[in-house]
Amino acid sequence: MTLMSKLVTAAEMKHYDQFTIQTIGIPSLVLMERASLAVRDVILHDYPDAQQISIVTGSGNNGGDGLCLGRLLQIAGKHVTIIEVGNPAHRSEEHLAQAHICDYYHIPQVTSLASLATADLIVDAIFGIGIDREVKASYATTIEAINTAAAPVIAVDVPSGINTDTGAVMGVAVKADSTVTFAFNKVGLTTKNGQQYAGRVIVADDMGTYEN
Ligand SMILES: NC(=O)C1=CN([C@@H]2O[C@H](COP(=O)(O)OP(=O)(O)OC[C@H]3O[C@@H](n4cnc5c(N)ncnc54)[C@H](O)[C@@H]3O)[C@@H](O)[C@H]2O)[C@@H](O)CC1
Ligand SMILES: [K+]
Repeated sequence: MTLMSKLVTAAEMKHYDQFTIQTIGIPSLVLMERASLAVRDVILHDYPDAQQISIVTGSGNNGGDGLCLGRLLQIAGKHVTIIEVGNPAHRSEEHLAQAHICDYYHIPQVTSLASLATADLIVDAIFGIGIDREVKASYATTIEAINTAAAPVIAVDVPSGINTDTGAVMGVAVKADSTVTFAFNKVGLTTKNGQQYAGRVIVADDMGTYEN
């Protein structure tokens, strides 16, 4: 039995997530909660004065992390706006669960990018390790709006638009001040280009995933 502690690719991280969920038996939503708690802690520590926080979410589990984080930050007394830019028809199961919880907490979930201009802090939760093609159309416009906004940006897991394995920009990518990545650092974030887009990288929530 080996304690895994290394750089991983997207495929390896997905494998470990599946192993943790299916073999160890830790539910996916528990992993999501732990990941989001880690991002919340970094935000409360690094940006204690940020009151207006805009969280930009895609339709997958990276967006689910963003929604979960929105709830945690609202409970911590922050004014949170969720900007949903993903395709509603493609929302993951966990994303849908988190959106339902956000409804209960009356957290605004909008599609307008307007709040980016008045935000004290922007959270990028559009794409994580699931990005699999060039960023185009409204996603590209959204990422450009994040990059031109005045507020600092914290990326969830991987800056959206950065290839997890190579650090290459897949069309356009979020330029983050910090990136909180989960369990293991990702190969792409250690490349010169990846470092420039990720900013300070914090590796959080190492579950101590074991494999025989
Ligand atoms: N249980 C889990 O699987 C966990 C996942 N976590 C989070 O989930 C992320 C991975 O989630 P997913 O596998 O759902 O993937 P992502 O949420 O990274 O993205 C997948 C979605 O984006 C779409 N997409 C990919 N590239 C696109 C492009 N260029 N333009 C438009 N749409 C595009 C896909 O079709 C899919 O709908 C991780 O990075 C991490 O943030 C964490 O919550 C920890 C637990
Ligand atoms: K992201």
